[in-house]
Amino acid sequence: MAMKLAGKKMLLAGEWVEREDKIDVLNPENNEWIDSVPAASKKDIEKAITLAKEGSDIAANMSVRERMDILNKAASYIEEHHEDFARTIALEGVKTINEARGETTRAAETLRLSAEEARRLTGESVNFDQMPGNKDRMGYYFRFPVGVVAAITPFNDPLNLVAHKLGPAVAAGNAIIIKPATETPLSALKMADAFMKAGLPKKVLTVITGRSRDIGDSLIESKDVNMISFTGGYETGEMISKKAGLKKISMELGSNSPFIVRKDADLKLAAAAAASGAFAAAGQNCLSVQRMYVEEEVYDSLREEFLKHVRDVKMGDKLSDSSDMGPLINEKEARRIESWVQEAKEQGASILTGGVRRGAFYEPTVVEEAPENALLVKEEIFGPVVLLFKVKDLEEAIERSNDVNYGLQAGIFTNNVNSALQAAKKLHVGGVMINDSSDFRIDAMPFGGVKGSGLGREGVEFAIREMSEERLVCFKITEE
Ligand SMILES: NC(=O)C1=CN([C@@H]2O[C@H](COP(=O)(O)OP(=O)(O)OC[C@H]3O[C@@H](n4cnc5c(N)ncnc54)[C@H](O)[C@@H]3O)[C@@H](O)[C@H]2O)C=CC1
Ligand SMILES: O=C(O)[C@H](O)CS(=O)(=O)O
Repeated sequence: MAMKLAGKKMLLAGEWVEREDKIDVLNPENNEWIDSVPAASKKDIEKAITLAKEGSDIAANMSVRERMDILNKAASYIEEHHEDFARTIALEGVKTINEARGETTRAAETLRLSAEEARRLTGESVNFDQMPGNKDRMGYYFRFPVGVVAAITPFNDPLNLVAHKLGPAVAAGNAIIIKPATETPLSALKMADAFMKAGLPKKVLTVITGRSRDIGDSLIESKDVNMISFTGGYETGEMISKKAGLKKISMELGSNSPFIVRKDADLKLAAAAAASGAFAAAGQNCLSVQRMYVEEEVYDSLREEFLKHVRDVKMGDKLSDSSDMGPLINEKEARRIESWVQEAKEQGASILTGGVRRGAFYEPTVVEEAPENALLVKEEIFGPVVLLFKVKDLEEAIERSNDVNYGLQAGIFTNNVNSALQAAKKLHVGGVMINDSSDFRIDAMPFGGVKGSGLGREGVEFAIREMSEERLVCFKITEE
């Protein structure tokens, strides 16, 4: 019998409410029932938006010190209930308990960073007298909140990616409505609880659970929502940006990350970094290493070293301390990956290891020389599959790295500073990691992509900027 978690109610403008219509939350590993959450209706969304509008005035009038105190208290609550949060992430999502512990630690840190950044949310003075005829003017700008933020989050980091919306929204003085992924609502509800216990005024926060088809459009299209902060897949992001109309949007979408290994690189470090960057969260990570471009002189040695690491990855029970990798979010996704690998195989690719599915689990898989037009090469795999390619030089590696409609982060291993700088200049992505994999991130750094990987930047300081706007104040001084 599965353990029952709190989470049956959703948070509507600070009130915990139930609904008769429910959505079951299942453990992707075995389809066991974990809990159920309310399926919100269109009426619920409309009410949440109306109350959030009132909440936005309350939030904007909270002093910076009040915002900081609430964020720090919510962080402390998560730290005090660390294992409980980690178990929730691991049960409802795809992460192993060790990965879930790491995410919990990061989520608390993201909130503490938000508290710190709240005190730095300032403007600057403006020299009006730089233009002729403005000698008697002086002024400054400050930042004010956007109002009501609607945040839509994915299943793969069900706590920390909620923290990346909620922390900055509160720091900037906004009200926020969060719609977590339908598969993983429990972590977000637990975070909401942390904020209620920390004293966040009620109307400032809603965490609404429901089916996207019932509530998605009302949230996205509402004229009373001032900003949509979305993290998820490209197609959903594109659909949202078309429906949103004239409002701020920030989009953190998927990717298909390249990882370049030059002949002068430390191959042992490169192989270890690639394996860790490819199979975290079973590859369900927007930064996951997907395409490895390795110079021909070192290709065989790198491949051998990399395969050793891949074969060491222990796939299994998410709650076991000894598991390195869990399942896909559901069997349908595992079947999709299986079919993409099969398609590449039929077109001549070789499977060096893995390639086997058991229910929602898919073994860590390495595919060699997949054809350029295969789905595995062009699209985001979002699963535990890595592609290996031999290239003749850096130029070819960069050209092929850029040849997709994504550009979140890239990694390059080299001991030549010139190669590193060339890559930094020419890779068309939001972040270039030198002697690290594409999967490197700290929560304070600017984070986001180009092309189909998104619009705008997260990372606490940058998300706060996106969730606030400049207001200019100009004095015309008159002689007494
Ligand atoms: N750039 C980044 O920071 C990150 C990007 N991602 C991307 O997210 C994707 C995986 O997450 P998924 O949850 O499968 O993505 P998804 O796009 O299917 O869903 C994301 C969110 O959008 C909601 N949604 C779906 N259809 C909607 C609609 N019609 N109206 C309103 N909301 C709707 C979902 O319920 C969920 O809350 C991958 O592409 C991954 O790369 C994931 C994590 C971080
Ligand atoms: O988006 C992802 O898949 C993750 O956000 C990357 S990270 O924040 O866990 O590093």
